[in-house]
Formats: sequence, structure tokens, C-alpha cells
Amino acid sequence: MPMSTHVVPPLKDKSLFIEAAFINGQFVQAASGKTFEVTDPATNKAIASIPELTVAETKLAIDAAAEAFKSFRKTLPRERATMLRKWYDLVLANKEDLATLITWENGKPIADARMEVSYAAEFLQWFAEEAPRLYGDTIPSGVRTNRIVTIRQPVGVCGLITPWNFPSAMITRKMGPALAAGCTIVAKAPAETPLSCLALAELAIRAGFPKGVINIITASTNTAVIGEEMCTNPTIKKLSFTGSTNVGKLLMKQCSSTLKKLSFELGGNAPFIVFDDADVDAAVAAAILCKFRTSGQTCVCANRIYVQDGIHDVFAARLADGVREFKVGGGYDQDTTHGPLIHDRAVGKVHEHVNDALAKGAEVLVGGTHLENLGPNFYQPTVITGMTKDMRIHTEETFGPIAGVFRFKTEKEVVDLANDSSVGLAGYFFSSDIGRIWRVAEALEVGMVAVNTGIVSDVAAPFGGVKESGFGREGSKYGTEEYTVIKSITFGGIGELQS
Ligand SMILES: NC(=O)c1ccc[n+]([C@@H]2O[C@H](COP(=O)([O-])OP(=O)(O)OC[C@H]3O[C@@H](n4cnc5c(N)ncnc54)[C@H](O)[C@@H]3O)[C@@H](O)[C@H]2O)c1
Ligand SMILES: O=CCCC(=O)O
Repeated sequence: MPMSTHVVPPLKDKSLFIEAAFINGQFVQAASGKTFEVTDPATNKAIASIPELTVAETKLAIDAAAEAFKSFRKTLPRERATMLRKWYDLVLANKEDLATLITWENGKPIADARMEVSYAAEFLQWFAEEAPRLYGDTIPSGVRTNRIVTIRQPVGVCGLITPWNFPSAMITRKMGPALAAGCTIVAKAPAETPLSCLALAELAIRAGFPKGVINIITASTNTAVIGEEMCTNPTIKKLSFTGSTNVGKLLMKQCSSTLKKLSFELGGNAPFIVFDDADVDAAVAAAILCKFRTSGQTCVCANRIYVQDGIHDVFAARLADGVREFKVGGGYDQDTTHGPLIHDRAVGKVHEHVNDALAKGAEVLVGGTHLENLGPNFYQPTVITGMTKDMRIHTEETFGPIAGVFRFKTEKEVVDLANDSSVGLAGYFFSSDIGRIWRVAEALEVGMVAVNTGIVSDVAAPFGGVKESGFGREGSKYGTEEYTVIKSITFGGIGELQS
């Protein structure tokens, strides 16, 4: 494979820097010779040239996955567990290189990138443990002479599409359960961050996954036509997508022609509620983690921070103090706490949200500026007060480092505000009243509630949303269900004991 002329950061294992797609066990270039550039968000400089594959090459990958499925589906769960476990070990053994690649292509600080690699690896470990536990049921029959059992079988070839914000973890969260179930995979790597996905594929080969079981399609301008192929090709039996709600809706429409099994992990607009009876310091610390993780570019980041009247001013002042401590900079600087946004469109959206709030009467306590002196994609982490529900931050996911603080008076008022959204992924609140904790947790229209903590992400917990945040659950004991189908087997003619 041709090596790039770009300056590769000092990887211990340089073979993990891969500028190729991965089809049927081979790293390949596009037949057309076309490539697209991956850029470093901190500088906008090109860092890699990746093949721009076509629909025809996507079909080859789908066919390879279908061929591989014939034998992979028959592997013992324990054999798949062993491969997943080996892959987990290899990911951890190469943690520093994988983190270096994440920081390079995504921009997040190296400490966060290391945490992402650990998080990504945990999905492989977890599903290595789940593979041998794909249990069925025995079911009492309504017919005296019948007996019913169920078995869970792999759904088949799976199409996986993931975003750039967690270049490693979003892909292992899907590949882990798919492989545990005995499925084979065609994954479309995000155009902004394909390097992590390709390095993981190289480690998967070393872990022993047979050729054709994992295939990685790379493309930028051809993304939409390749997506359409993945949705309409009848050989793909399941599509799992993580990304925006609008793209999710398009893919769902396209998948209807072949009625695929679907999982959609889509956009959020998380409410973060702080009641008067909360521990304010704990709530401020959690809001900082939850809102500004990956510079606000996670689907579960707090988007609307509601603070009750009695503690509003002290909370907002302490939140702003915390944000003033941030050190924004390049991801490889050891003292950087927050890196750049992914690209200029992200910066543009963030700035529009701030300006919209200011024009409607909000006030900036800290931030509100594009830090062009650091690079094209840096935006100062921002705290705004005086937020109201007519502002864009109330209705749209900002996906950036802006903490908009709303004031509220009653429990009912804030639950109504929190639920006034077309999406429902995560919701957070802080309170010390056990009755209120139950009432509010039950009333929030979201897939994941966090009480007195700012982090919901845990491989053991089911991850997913309601409303237009999608459906299906990743991680947890439910994760493999998305990649299996239940078959019932009815045994007849059993009769009475023979004498
Ligand atoms: N619910 C979750 O678990 C979760 C996790 C991470 C991100 N997200 C959401 O993802 C969004 C941010 O990511 P984004 O802006 O890159 O989202 P996006 O929907 O634009 O892109 C997501 C992925 O889909 C691909 N894609 C785009 N158009 C496509 C098409 N027509 N056919 C096939 N693939 C296509 C992109 O290349 C990318 O890899 C946010 O809304 C965020 O909330 C959700
Ligand atoms: O951005 C979405 C996923 C983030 C996470 O799993 O914590």
C-alpha cells in the first residue's frame, strides 16, 4: 500500500497508519485511483489520502461479507469470543498509537483520546463475554402435545455507518455485538476520521477474524450513493446507523425497500436540570463534564441547562468560573483541556447559536468568540445566561461548547420544558429528594436518565433514545439482540408417557 507523504505522528507501529479501504481481507485502493483528503481539525492541513470508493466497490464488499457469513455464522460462540477478546487485548496494547490517530483526525485532547480507546476496547471485551450467552427460551405451549423453544440466530450481513465524534468507540460499539452474534460486516468509515477505523481493522486481522468478515468502505463525495446501496442492497439484512436525525430519516426511507432490521442512534438535545435541593458544587462539576466533553460534540452532551430560581445565580457564576479554567489548544499539548471543533461548519453553527441567543436578550458570562488565533476551528467554551425557549439552543442540538443556562421555578414547569423536544436521548438532573428523583426520572421523555451524575456512558448500560433520537440499544445485555433474530421451533406429537 502506498505510504503518505504527510508527516505521520510518531506511531510506535507505523503499519497502523493506513491509507486504503479494506475488502475481503485486503487493504485496497479505489479502482478509479481517486482519493479524498483527511485533515487535522487543529490546522486544517491534509494528513492522509484515502480511497474514494464507488457503489461497484461497495457491492464487492457486500458480496465478500455474504460469502464469509456462510462459514462465520457456524463458528462456535466461544471461538468468536476468543477473537473478540484477542482484538480487545491488541487495542489496549496499541492504545497510545490509536489515541494518537484519534487526536490527529478528530482533534480531541490526547487524554480524551486515550479514554476513548479504553471505552472502545471495553465494547470488544463486553461482547466477547456476551457471545457465549446468546440464550433462547423454552415456552409452555398452548397445545398439549407440543413443546416450543426459541433460538437466536445471526441476522446476516450488517451495514454499519458511524460518525466522526468517537472515531473508535462508535465503531466497536456496533462491531462487537455484530461479531459476537456471528454476523459479518460492511462498515462505512466516517470521511472525517477513517484512520482509526482502518487501524482497528488491521488489529482485527491480527486477532484472527477470517477474510470477508469485516470490510471497511471509505468515501467522501460518494457517501450518499454508497449509503443508498447499503440501504437498498437485499444482501444486507441489517443497518445500524449513528449520526444525525435527518440522515437517519433518509436511511430509514431507503431501507424500507428491503425491510431491513434497523438500529438508529440519532441526535440529542439533552436537558440538564439542577433543582434547589441539589449539591451545587457537584452539579457544576457534572455540568462541566457533561456539556464540554469532546468540546460539546457528543450526542449526550447537555444542550439545555435548567437551573431553579433559588440557586440559579450561584450555579451560573461557578459554572463560568470553571470554564475560565479551561486551556483550549492543540490536542497533543499535554495541558490542553479542550481541542478544536471538527470543521468550519461546526464553528459556524456554534457561532450562529450564540448570536441568536444574544439577539434575543441572553448574556455571555464567558466566551462567545471564535479563537482564530489558535486555528480555524477553535471556539472559546462559552456560558450564556438569560436563555429562553424561543432561542435556537432550546430546539436544536448545538453540538459545540456552548452552555446555555435557563432559569425555572417549578418541577412541573421544567419537566414540560425538558420534554418540549422532538428528540429524547439523554436527560440529567440533580436533586437530593428521593420522591422528586423518582417522579422526574419517570417523567423525562428520554432513553437514558442520569441522576446526580453527568456521565451516562457505560458499556454495561443500554445506550439509545426515544422519539426522533431513534431506536435500538447499544452496549449492555441488550446489544446483541440488535444483531440476532429469534426463531421459534415447535416440536409436535409429544403425547403422554408410554406405559
Ligand atoms: N445517538 C448516538 O448514539 C449518537 C452518537 C454520536 C453522534 N450522534 C449524532 O450524530 C450527529 C453528528 O454527526 P454528523 O454531523 O457527522 O452526522 P451525519 O448524520 O451527518 O453523519 C453521520 C455519518 O453518516 C454518514 N452519512 C451522511 N450522509 C449519509 C448518507 N446520505 N448516506 C449514508 N451515510 C451518510 C457520514 O459520512 C457519517 O459517517 C449529531 O446529531 C449527534 O447527536 C448520535
Ligand atoms: O456521541 C455519542 C456517544 C458518546 C458516548 O457513548 O458517550
